Amino acid sequence: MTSGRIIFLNGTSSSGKSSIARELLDILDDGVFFHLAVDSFNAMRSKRELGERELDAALRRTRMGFHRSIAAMAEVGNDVVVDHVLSEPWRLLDCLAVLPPENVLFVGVRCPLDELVRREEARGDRPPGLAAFQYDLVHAHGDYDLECDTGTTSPRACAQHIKAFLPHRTGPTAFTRLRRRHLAGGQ
Ligand SMILES: Nc1ncnc2c1ncn2[C@@H]1O[C@H](COP(=O)(O)OP(=O)(O)OP(=O)(O)O)[C@@H](O)[C@H]1O
Repeated sequence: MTSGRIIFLNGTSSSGKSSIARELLDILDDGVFFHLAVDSFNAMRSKRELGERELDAALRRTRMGFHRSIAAMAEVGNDVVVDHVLSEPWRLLDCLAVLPPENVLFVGVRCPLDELVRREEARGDRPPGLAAFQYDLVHAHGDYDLECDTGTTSPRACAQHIKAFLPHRTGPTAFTRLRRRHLAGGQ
């Protein structure tokens, strides 16, 4: 069985990941893609009020389960578009440990901070300052296969750019390079 492809969108809240993912599912016509979003996994959790430590542990397990669910979907041949916020170093390290590096197209979804703040205010459903808090953290690892700027490019155009790039990936991928740099022994 051939493993599925993983298009991994990483960016701050309001950077446009979900919008691009939706467009990708509309236009990718070779294979069957699934949109797996960390927000959807958070929404599945029970709503019971938790203390700070219990919540931290639950959030960590949610994200670890999310990463392994991506791997499981791809392992049996599903193509996947991932929508995630790598705002803590361990999240990327865990993804590097569990995802097949040569199957991942790692895409940085960037947007200028003033536009992120404007979108956040307009949406009104995200904590004010969330995007600004994440801004310097999410791209700190500094390596992608492809980047897009949603401050100047529409979600459809970003998706078209990703679609055009997909068949022309050449190894080593960004995930392969990052594994060599960050995981002991390059395994
Ligand atoms: N390329 C774009 N140009 C203009 N507005 C955009 C663009 N992409 C997204 N937006 C708008 O920004 C807001 C956030 O978009 P979206 O939900 O796709 O972001 P996100 O990165 O998935 O956010 P979150 O992680 O908070 O769920 C929406 O109101 C959307 O319409």
